[in-house]
Amino acid sequence: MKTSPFQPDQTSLAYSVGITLDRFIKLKQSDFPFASGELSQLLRDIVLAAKIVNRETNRAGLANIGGAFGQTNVQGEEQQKLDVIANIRFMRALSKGGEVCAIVSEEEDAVIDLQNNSGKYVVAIDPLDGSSNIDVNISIGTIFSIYRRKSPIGSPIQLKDIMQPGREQVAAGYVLYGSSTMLVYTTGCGVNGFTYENSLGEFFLSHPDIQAPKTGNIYSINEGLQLEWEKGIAAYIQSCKERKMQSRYIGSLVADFHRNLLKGGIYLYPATQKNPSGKLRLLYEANALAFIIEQAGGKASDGKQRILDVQPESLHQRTPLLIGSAQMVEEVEQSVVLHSSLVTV
Ligand SMILES: O=P(O)(O)OC[C@H]1O[C@](O)(COP(=O)(O)O)[C@@H](O)[C@@H]1O
Ligand SMILES: [Mg+2]
Ligand SMILES: [Mg+2]
Repeated sequence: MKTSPFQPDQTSLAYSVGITLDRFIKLKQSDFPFASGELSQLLRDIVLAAKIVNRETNRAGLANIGGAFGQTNVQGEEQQKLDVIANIRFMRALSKGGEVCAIVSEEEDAVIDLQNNSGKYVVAIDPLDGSSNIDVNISIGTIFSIYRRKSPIGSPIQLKDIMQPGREQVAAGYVLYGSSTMLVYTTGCGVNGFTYENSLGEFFLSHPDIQAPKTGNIYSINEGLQLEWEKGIAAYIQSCKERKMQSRYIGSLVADFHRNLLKGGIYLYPATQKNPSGKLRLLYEANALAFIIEQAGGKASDGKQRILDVQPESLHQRTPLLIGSAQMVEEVEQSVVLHSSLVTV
């Protein structure tokens, strides 16, 4: 669409490192002919809340916002103060924007119905991921999924608006509060990463068009649960060790996922005796990362099927998660199938 030799090509402009997130969102909006700008505004609302949570995270140790909040959430997990602060910040940003009709949050027992029948979008969010690492200054994150409602606009929300399989996502992303703060997201046209420039208060494109390496040398799993793994998982991890692969486990899903997305690798949180359906939550952890990894050429499975094809049945349902480089996920799926067939003989 070059009109003059001096006018930069929109596409290459969109992907030029250093472009601001806001400009990128504007340029990418043209990918969607019927775009009305509401999804773009919703992304901006999420980013605004993420900037505030980033500030709180950076000063957690100083401002007495580390430590437990003194309540447990619907999953029986002790809430950290920053879990609650992040949840409040995202709830406010999402309800103020006007584009959202309902929210599913890890920190809320039930669906938050914003009574905004003109809102087009449903958001599922893990406001603070990696809570066990908050007080020890290890990378943590935020994970979000965005769906377009199924029921007619103007009508009250219905269960079908919430219980959508991951393949229905229109956008998904995460924010990583680490040595630098990054936003990585997709709207179904590839995956892009932005780095936060604190002094300017802006996210800048730093990782255009992320492609997950087809295979890798890193496996991430909580080895402390080894005795609870099914045979297929145990055999696969044993084969990783025999191939002298590197074991890397931070204990913050977003951080482990991000490393493996860029370097190649696999993250596994399989079913265990304590969590027979796995630990991680389908609606606000697994679905978002599965959308991103598939958009980057990787894979995400529960061991038997594609995460994005799992039909949700409850808000906080858990799922086994095997996610990362395509060849590595295929390998562990084969190992799971092989060993489950061996057990039955
Ligand atoms: O301590 P474990 O059992 O290895 O679990 C760690 C996993 O649990 C989580 O902390 C769960 O997420 P939340 O912190 O959002 O509850 C993941 O980030 C992480 O990968
Ligand atoms: Mg989490
Ligand atoms: Mg969380």
